[in-house]
Amino acid sequence: MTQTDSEVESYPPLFRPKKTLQTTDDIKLDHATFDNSDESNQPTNSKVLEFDSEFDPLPVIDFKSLNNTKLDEACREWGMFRLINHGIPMTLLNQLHTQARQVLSLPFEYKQASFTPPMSYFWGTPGLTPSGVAITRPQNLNWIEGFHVLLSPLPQLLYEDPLLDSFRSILDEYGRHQRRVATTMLEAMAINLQLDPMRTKSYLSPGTGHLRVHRYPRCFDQYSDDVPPQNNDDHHHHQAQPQQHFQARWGIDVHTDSSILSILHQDDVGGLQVYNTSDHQWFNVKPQFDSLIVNLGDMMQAMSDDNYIAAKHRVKVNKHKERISVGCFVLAHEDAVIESSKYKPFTYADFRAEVQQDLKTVGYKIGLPKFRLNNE
Ligand SMILES: O=C(O)CCC(=O)C(=O)O
Ligand SMILES: [Fe+2]
Repeated sequence: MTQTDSEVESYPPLFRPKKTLQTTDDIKLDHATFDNSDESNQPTNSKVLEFDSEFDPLPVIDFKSLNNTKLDEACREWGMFRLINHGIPMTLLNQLHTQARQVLSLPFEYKQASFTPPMSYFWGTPGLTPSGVAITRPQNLNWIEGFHVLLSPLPQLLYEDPLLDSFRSILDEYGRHQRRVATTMLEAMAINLQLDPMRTKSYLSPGTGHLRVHRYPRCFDQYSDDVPPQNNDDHHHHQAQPQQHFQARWGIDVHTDSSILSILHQDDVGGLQVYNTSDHQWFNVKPQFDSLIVNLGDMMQAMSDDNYIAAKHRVKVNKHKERISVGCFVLAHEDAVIESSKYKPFTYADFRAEVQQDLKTVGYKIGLPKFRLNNE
């Protein structure tokens, strides 16, 4: 397997194979060094159950004929489901992925220098800051890069570069579909939860919705031996691991989204895993290009008094293939006070500030438990 020069150039320097950092000559990668990562090498803290074509336990929800009971069950049991018949044209999905791949293949230096809000470039972090500014610490470097795209300014924007401008217009169109899908799903969830419709509306902040276009570069060192071992499990609900002198690499390490809900579209590579709380199991989410994956975030969990689950999920690294996914995050209004029986009243602004504080001090997001009443 060889890696092309342009592929290397488009990767953030820390993601390039170590050998190419030493010389700019045409380099043939050493198979013996890099070809030892069969699936069993993938770090897992508990057994991961594979999806196969006959048995795919992730609930499937049909957008065209929404079944509220099925939806309610999916939100309670998984906090994640597959959405089919969403009405987004396949041509748009194909264009979105083709162009995302093209733009992300531009040289790293160019991406870093040329993109500013509303379309900013990030790498190394799932990027929990509102502006998409990365908080990157080597201990929790995620094997990911991409664009953080604010939706509302897109129609007024104009890029001189035709590739970027056509990317912008596709993101704008895709974003409108996401809003349509999100609105319908949220209305159905609000009915199921018997939430006050006025209240629910006030929680929602259509203006601040954003997309994140991710590329998970190929990962040549699944374990890093250049960072100190760390105990990273008290918030992740993993089983304790024996002390190891390396750190597992993740595309995105285990987390819940801070959104109300998130909608994901992924290519055919796979790597997303979801944790099922009742089974205490990780599952591979099967990639399926014509469906969307909807997952509930922390705000929905709080709004539902913990009846709905903010799904824990993570993304594996892959040595052989890059992966593209596009997430749409429906956020709570900055200043709307979220009241529930389980948590102190808080706003999304409070929540975000707390998360940023966590990232700076402990290096990961603690999230909802910090707001829980009685610290149960
Ligand atoms: O790329 C994926 O499959 C998941 C992305 C994700 O979890 C996130 O951006 O929060
Ligand atoms: Fe996520």
